[in-house]
Amino acid sequence: MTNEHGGIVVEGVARSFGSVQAVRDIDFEAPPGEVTALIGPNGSGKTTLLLMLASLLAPDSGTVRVAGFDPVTQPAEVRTRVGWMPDTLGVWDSLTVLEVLKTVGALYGMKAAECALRADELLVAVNLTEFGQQPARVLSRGQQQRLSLARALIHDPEVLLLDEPASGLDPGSRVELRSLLRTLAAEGKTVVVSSHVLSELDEIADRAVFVSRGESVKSQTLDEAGNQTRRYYVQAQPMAALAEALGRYGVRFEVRGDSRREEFLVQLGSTAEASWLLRTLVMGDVVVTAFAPAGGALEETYMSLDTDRR
Ligand SMILES: Nc1ncnc2c1ncn2[C@@H]1O[C@H](COP(=O)(O)OP(=O)(O)OP(=O)(O)O)[C@@H](O)[C@H]1O
Repeated sequence: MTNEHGGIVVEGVARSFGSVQAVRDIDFEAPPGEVTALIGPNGSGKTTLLLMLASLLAPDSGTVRVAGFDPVTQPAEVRTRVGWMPDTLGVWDSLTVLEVLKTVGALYGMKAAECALRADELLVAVNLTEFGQQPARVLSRGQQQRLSLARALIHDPEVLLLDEPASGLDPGSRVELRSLLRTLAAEGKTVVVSSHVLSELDEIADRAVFVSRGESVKSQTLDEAGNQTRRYYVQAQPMAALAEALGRYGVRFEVRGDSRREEFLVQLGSTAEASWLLRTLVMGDVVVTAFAPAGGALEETYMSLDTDRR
């Protein structure tokens, strides 16, 4: 992949803080028009990488291109094109929600009228219209996250870097965030979302880069993740009939749960294999009451990697 048309390309990046090697060796690509998830356990270097992408921290070595520009030598070009949502929002105590957006817009060189219009649009997009005149400091954690997202979008950046954007959001706001990020990607923007909460990412992301101990250990598209070997749980009534049928078809299974809620876990190579097994069980008169992936596709990859969970 080239970066002539934007997006992000990172090769062999490293960054230490004194004796702590926060990022040792990361390769990372995020193409325009897609949502790329940056996944890794606490302390694996996600925020450090995002800070380097946002031109807020210089790498010790390696190369970074954001929208075709080098954050080290061309920070101004990068900053005008990047929207940055940190994992916690620092707010100016005295400013209202609208003033926060207008002030940030002005810092990006936007005209007052353009800023006001855009701020109003964004408050609608993040569902904060009724808080426009409230001091930003009184917002709840989830509302602050939404303001932080609006702030990142004020100058209509082509690249969005979001550090744990769903943290603190209620389920409704998470669904709205998902839909907003999909819309932004569909507009051709490059969206990077860092997270260690994997449950939502399956539906938000197009691809994922997994990091562990400061190194990129795997990169895969959601299609690849969905087609890999996965565990499915199966329940039937009675379970003995299911055990007998699985034995007959030569499908190995593991028993999970207790006698009140017992389920069998089977390892299946693809969604085609899963639909074959379900069809075969039902056609064989097994009363299947539950049949579903045991975890999300990305979660399966995450659990299969030899990552440290510190
Ligand atoms: N300014 C700093 N000074 C010293 N050590 C740092 C600094 N910033 C980060 N680190 C260390 O670098 C490592 C990576 O931190 P980073 O914040 O990038 O991880 P992360 O993947 O974003 O974690 P989390 O999921 O908990 O947010 C950690 O061990 C952290 O303690």
